[in-house]
Amino acid sequence: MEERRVWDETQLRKYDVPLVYVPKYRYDDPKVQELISANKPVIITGSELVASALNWDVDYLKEHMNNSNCTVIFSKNHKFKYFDDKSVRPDVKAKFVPPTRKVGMKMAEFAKRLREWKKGDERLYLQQMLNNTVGPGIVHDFLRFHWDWINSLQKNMSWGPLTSNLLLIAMEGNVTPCHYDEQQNLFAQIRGFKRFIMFPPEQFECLYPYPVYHPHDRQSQVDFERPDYMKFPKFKGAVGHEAVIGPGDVLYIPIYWWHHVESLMRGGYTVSVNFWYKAGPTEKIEYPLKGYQKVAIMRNVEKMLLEALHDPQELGPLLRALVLGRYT
Ligand SMILES: O=C(O)C(=O)[C@H]1CC[C@@H](C(=O)O)C1
Ligand SMILES: [Zn+2]
Repeated sequence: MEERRVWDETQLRKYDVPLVYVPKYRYDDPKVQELISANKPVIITGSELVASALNWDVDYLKEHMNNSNCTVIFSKNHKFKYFDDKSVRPDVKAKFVPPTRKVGMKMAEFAKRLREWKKGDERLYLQQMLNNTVGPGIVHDFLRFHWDWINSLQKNMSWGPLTSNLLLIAMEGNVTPCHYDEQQNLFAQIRGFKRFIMFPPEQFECLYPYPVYHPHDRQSQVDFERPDYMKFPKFKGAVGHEAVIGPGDVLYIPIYWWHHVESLMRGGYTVSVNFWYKAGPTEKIEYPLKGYQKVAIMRNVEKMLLEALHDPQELGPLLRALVLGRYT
């Protein structure tokens, strides 16, 4: 049956990227397991995975997890580009200008700042792992997640252990720029609508990730709002897979798949919880290798060469000498 549209295209940001739609199936449709085992994205409806949390708004969370110290990211614009400058070399860190800043605060303070936010203020994005500091009400809701469904999925897909659940509370219009993660991800939407633009690992060449030693490792260098086609010409060839999810929907984000994420403009703040799983063991190696396996190999080659060469500036010339006129 035709579903009632509660959002419209004007709430989506416009990018110069052709899009195809991510398919949507009910959780008990065999197509869901078929697509997930093929590492393809799918919107899963009716799973009731986080039905016990559909009442998680900031007032309820303020009530039931106000002892938790939450990580809140502040940005001068709508983009919240992830960075990790803990493990980078001192010379790289010295040159790096963090695009956002992180502050620890209680849910009550976050709720207050959200309520009192006005145009021109820094935007906020709460991103906090659910841990044992949450109150009994949250634990009660968490225990009533539809664990037997997601545990059977984890088992059938031979995924590794659940590593964490990230609670995400974003202001309307917030954007997490395009990046990939090295874990399987079931992304559950609780409040508001989120739009994902995803790309398979095979499109690595179109998305130009930062070097692995950079604080923005795993993030695309391409600014989707103003793509530099001189520097990143292959971005013209990128084709995105679009998914818009709302309360009760779960999106499967396959390991190594790129994803750009945005909370719809004029849609109010959004609440989501993700489920990150370690990858399962690779059964039989089949050739030719899959895209994500080649990405993993390239990461290892970069790390090994950086270890051997010491100076990142030497990596390009060495790889050019290795490849040009010999493998091309
Ligand atoms: O679940 C993931 O893989 C993520 O990237 C989360 C971190 C930023 C989040 C967002 O929804 O904007 C999604
Ligand atoms: Zn991610």
